[in-house]
Amino acid sequence: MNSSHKPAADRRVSTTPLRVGVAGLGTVGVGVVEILRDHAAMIAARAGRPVVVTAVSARDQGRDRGISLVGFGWEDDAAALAARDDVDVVVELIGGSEGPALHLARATLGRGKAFVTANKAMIAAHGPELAAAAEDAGAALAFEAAVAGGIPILKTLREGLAANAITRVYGILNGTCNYILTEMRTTGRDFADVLAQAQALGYAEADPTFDVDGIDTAHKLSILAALAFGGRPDIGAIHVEGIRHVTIDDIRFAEELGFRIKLLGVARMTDHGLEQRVHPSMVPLSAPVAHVEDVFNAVVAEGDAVGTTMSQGRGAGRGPTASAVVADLVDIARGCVAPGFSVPAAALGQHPSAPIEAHQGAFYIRLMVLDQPGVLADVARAFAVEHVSLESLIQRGRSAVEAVPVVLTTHATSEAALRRALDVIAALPAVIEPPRMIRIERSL
Ligand SMILES: NC(=O)C1=CN([C@@H]2O[C@H](COP(=O)(O)OP(=O)(O)OC[C@H]3O[C@@H](n4cnc5c(N)ncnc54)[C@H](O)[C@@H]3O)[C@@H](O)[C@H]2O)C=CC1
Ligand SMILES: N[C@@H](CC=O)C(=O)O
Ligand code: NA
Repeated sequence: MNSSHKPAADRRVSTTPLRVGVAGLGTVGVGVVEILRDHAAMIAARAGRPVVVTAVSARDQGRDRGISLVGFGWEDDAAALAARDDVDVVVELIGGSEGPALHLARATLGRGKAFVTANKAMIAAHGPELAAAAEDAGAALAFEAAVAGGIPILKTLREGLAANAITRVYGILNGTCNYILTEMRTTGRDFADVLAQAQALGYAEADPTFDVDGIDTAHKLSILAALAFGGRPDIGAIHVEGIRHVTIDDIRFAEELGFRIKLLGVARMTDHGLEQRVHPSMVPLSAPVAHVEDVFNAVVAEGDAVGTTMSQGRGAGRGPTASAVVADLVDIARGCVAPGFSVPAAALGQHPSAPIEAHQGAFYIRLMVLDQPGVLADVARAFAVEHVSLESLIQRGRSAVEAVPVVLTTHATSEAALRRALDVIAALPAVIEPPRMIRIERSL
């Protein structure tokens, strides 16, 4: 009998623990310590050996975090965790693409020790370099928590979907933005108010502009695309727009038109190269992702053999994120760790990137106009010149002195043509605010 298929009675829990050093005791760090403490016996049984925290590093040793640090070694300098004899694996939960997090990653892998992180900013910027260092050292590099929090999406792509050529991967990848958009729609509360609540719940990044301006989603999309298409994460190749300009009016018009607004990250192989884009999207109410609300994330992966798969779960917050970190630790304790990016770092190529202007799709456009005679004719002419075909038009209110919204949707068209038309429309005297455009995603 193959030794990896022993009957349950033959399996033993080794007494040799996997000793963990945790750097950063904020939202996620405290969650990891709590899970390893509260589920110690269950995790030992699953991992085949105890997984125990032996040392920690944070900025302030005296701060009350609601957990006991008694029995843990303490380091003021996180990088010192890597050098400790009682640490086999370092978990980095500090954040930031450079600085102490990156220093710690290099120090840990340089010593041939395993490294686990939730830090998408760092993996997006330095993932291939760290993966190469891990391979050279024969050590594990794991970052499941970096994408879509508690959803095991990297494991799904790397292992469960290993048989498939992926054609498209997309999803709701930022819990803070999904929470904000959901709350704005369901309660009518304003953006700043809901963002403050998302911060209090531990969902937002240290700098929440990363969330609301789409950067965090772009970090995650670059990692997803790397696993799905075998390229290096390339933030510079991603077209990024956030949710700051989405108004309650847009959310209401979307509902009226049969859509819901979601911040999506989309990566797709096209004839022009790899298309990667992050922006608010009008999602048909018939699409499953339209109903992924609150802090939940969802990732849809389309494979040539399996077809469409969708994974959903909480994308941010203490428990969900710590769940993914601990899952990585269990894999390391078991000794089964695949390359972080599915393939060896040296095999990660660089795909040509498709410019956003090459995007083809339908659009929602909101104009704020003074209702003067001829304005709609001028708008229609600008679209006609660019062969942009209009699908619907809603005008609310009538006033020649106060702006009123005019909402249009188009049939599928080229983004380059649409942008040229909007440039002309923006210059019309009766159009008194920059036109707002939201892409409609029909094929979800
Ligand atoms: N909060 C969430 O829902 C999620 C967070 N992440 C990622 O997890 C990481 C940690 O995030 P959070 O726990 O939310 O952040 P946080 O801000 O709550 O915690 C970070 C902790 O690191 C400490 N720290 C700062 N500099 C340090 C240093 N030089 N040495 C040791 N500790 C230091 C801070 O004092 C703070 O307690 C980030 O990379 C974040 O992007 C990933 C997925 C979800
Ligand atoms: N700020 C992020 C945290 C998880 O990655 C989010 O809101 O999704
Ligand atoms: Na995940």
